[in-house]
Amino acid sequence: MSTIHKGLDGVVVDTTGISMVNPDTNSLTYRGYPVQQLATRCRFEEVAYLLWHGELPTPAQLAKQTEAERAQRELPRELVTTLLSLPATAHPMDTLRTAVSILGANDPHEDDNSPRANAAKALRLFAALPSVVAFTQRRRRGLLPLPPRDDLGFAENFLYLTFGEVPEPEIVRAFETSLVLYAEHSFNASTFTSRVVTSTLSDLYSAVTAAVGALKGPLHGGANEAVMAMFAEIGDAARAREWLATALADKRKIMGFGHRVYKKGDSRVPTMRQALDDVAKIRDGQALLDLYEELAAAMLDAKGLHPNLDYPAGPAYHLMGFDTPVFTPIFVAARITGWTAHITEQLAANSLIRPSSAYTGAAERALT
Ligand SMILES: CC(=O)SCCNC(=O)CCNC(=O)[C@H](O)C(C)(C)COP(=O)(O)OP(=O)(O)OC[C@H]1O[C@@H](n2cnc3c(N)ncnc32)[C@H](O)[C@@H]1OP(=O)(O)O
Ligand SMILES: O=C([O-])CC(=O)C(=O)O
Repeated sequence: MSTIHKGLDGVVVDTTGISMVNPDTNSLTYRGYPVQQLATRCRFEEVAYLLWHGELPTPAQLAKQTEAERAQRELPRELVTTLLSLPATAHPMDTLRTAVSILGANDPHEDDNSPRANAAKALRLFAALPSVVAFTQRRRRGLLPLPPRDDLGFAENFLYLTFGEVPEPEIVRAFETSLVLYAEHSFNASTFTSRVVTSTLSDLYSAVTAAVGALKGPLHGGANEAVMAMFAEIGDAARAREWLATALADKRKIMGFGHRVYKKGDSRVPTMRQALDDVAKIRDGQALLDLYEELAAAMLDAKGLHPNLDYPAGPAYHLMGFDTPVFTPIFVAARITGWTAHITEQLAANSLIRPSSAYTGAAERALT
């Protein structure tokens, strides 16, 4: 029987020029630039341009992209009508997945897979997704959606649309840092999903819809929500060790810990941990930080496992004021950049993705 690589663990399925995850040096680069430098020195819009085009934008290129993005922030009426027909209790990831589908169904160029048409679709989704996330957050609280503001950058507008005001600069910066860190991560499950769908020569919206579904799961992006649910269950730093011992004895997966590629710690965690600190300072977050530290120390002692990016991102979004079910949709609004860069890369050198399997079912037999 052939060697089985469960979960494709360690299998190299293709090349990519978009990002490199190096678990030995705990590093992550986007198009060659260390993500930590991008997170501290660049706006999220510049990082999006870099992922899509391979180089950071000149001021003129950025201005052109910014103008096109700001012009497409407003949700089309037919999309709002359909979203309002969903139950207000629907999970925001379901709302978001539906929104991507509807944007596709209303795009006359949906089936045009040329690089130019797909670049326009990527920008359209990039511009519209914050409005969808803010719509779901406000609807959960019985609030009407706000019109987007074209005088604000991507992160400021996202926060304004959600909360009705632009928060303190420290909050904006921490939020933007999370977007940069979440933007791209090589062949993770959702990106790979988008490449599988693209490999059949399906359309970009279908690939993104499938990727949203893959990201929703708690072993992937859904972990940022699960981390917050876990913190709520533990309640207090003093209970963390006892809670962990019971959870591990019950064979539970501890959310926000472990990673398929990083075994010595996630390259993005120190930067996001600093952002969480900055938010906690101005949003009364010391108790949450204490719980964060105590559980991380206990998990290292018990299993030798380190936190992944979802571990600091969850509490940071909580302290910023987002409801827990909106955390993974924020991840989508960031990862749309990486997904669409990968869809373009897949199409540029396409081969249908169709692995083989080893059959273990009943031996061949005849109907009697
Ligand atoms: C942005 C992101 O998507 S980052 C990932 C977010 N996901 C999570 O935080 C969910 C919790 N983590 C996990 O479930 C896993 O660590 C994964 C899915 C991320 C990676 O899984 P894999 O690479 O398949 O590692 P695998 O599951 O083989 O783990 C190896 C061992 O560590 C254990 N382990 C790994 N992560 C955890 C965890 N979070 N809690 C408890 N045990 C764990 C496994 O049970 C396994 O133990 P065993 O050898 O005794 O059976
Ligand atoms: O790479 C992975 O498997 C998961 C991850 O951290 C990401 O998608 O950001």
